[in-house]
Amino acid sequence: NESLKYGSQYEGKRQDEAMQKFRENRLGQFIHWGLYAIPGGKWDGKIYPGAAEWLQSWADVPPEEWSKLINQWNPDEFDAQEWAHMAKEAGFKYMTVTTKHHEGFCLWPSEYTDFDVASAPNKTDIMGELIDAYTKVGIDVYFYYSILDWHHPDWRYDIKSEEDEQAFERYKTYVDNQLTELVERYPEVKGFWFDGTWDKSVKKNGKWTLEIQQMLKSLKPGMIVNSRLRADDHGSRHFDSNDKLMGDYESGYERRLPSFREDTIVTTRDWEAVMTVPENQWGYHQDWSVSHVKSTNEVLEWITHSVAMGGNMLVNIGPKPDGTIRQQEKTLMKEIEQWMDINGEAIYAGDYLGWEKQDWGYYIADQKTNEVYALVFNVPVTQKITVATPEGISIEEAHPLKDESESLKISEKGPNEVFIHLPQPMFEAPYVIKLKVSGKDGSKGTYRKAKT
Ligand SMILES: Cc1ccc([C@@H]2N[C@@H](C)[C@@H](O)[C@H]2O)cc1
Repeated sequence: NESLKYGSQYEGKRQDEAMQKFRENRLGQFIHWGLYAIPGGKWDGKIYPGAAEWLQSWADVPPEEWSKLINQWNPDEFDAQEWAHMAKEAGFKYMTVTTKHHEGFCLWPSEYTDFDVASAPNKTDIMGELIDAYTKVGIDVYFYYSILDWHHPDWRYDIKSEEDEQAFERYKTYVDNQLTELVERYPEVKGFWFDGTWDKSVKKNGKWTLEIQQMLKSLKPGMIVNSRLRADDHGSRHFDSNDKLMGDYESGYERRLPSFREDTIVTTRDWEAVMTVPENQWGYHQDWSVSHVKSTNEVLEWITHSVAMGGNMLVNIGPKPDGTIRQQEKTLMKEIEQWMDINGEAIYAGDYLGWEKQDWGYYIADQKTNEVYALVFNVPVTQKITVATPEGISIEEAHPLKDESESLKISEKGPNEVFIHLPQPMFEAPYVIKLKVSGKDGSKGTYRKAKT
């Protein structure tokens, strides 16, 4: 290991209360909102199938033309309490919202720019309304902030001249000021989700990325910062040149998940995946027929897969320009609510169990109670699921969360293997079974972490 000045600052999982809460939240809501919601994937009468929040890039719109969209920013139907209520009912424990996406438009009245809501026809302080409404219903709020900025004149993709150097110094001051402003205006914020940090200009400023992390933690002890912010002395990102994770949790899983076969290393760290409901739309796109749109059961599997590997999941919505939520997203949240009302106990504070992965679905161990759950997604034609337990561990009982008074039949399959008999050949939604497990010494937790 070489000594790094701007590499990882600590090893292992943070054990303070703020991080423990992040880890127990498990299920969060991602909100992508900005001027891009106004065109909603369509420019000059042409629909662009790419991610709607990148329309400025796909349609090659000059920044000064794109910026005129500010004159159409008028979400007169926006109701933060309604959004917060829907999120609460759906069972989201935290929420991450775009303060400023790559377009550079700020959804709060910033002292440091006129490209913000204060300069739009509708001057509502979106960040203020949202953090108040969500905090009031008990949902933790995190801020997404894009370092990449297509609007700001001092942003640079690379530093190749003295002029670039001076411009980027001004840009770094702009960002430092905005981040300080966000924490001072909204002190309930729990952490920052940085994006837009892949360009050479940022990779050459690893020291700055550490300073941002340190500044935020000094402004608010316990602040949580994602690995995507960070570059080290040599421009290595997320993981420093000694392969040590930077930031407080790994944020590399965007629209993809770690594999149970190849990536169990993630279970040794805190991490969070983020997902879109369409194949690739974060901001509002008016035409979702351009790609596959995940069903609620698909979304539930993404959530379960993350928690079963000891991670968090942010499920994204892209609100409409008028401030309302599209019907598909409202229906999705209602169906997530119906499933979480019955099965949420398997998700919240859920963690990696470490037993042999089975094709029928996932195991989740509760970090606090050590309860073990089997979440069935692929119902076997045999109508029995196999549970293979580590040496000396056995399954005493199996109760469906849908009705815990019901006991599922358990039969011997072989050494350290049992069948759990399912009550029916197919289900409408993932079927969750709570297992009563006993260890050879009977103590709790012995079975939690099989050596893998
Ligand atoms: C290539 C690429 C760059 C940026 C993104 C942004 N990260 C997601 C979390 C969204 O904000 C998307 O616009 C996605 C893909």
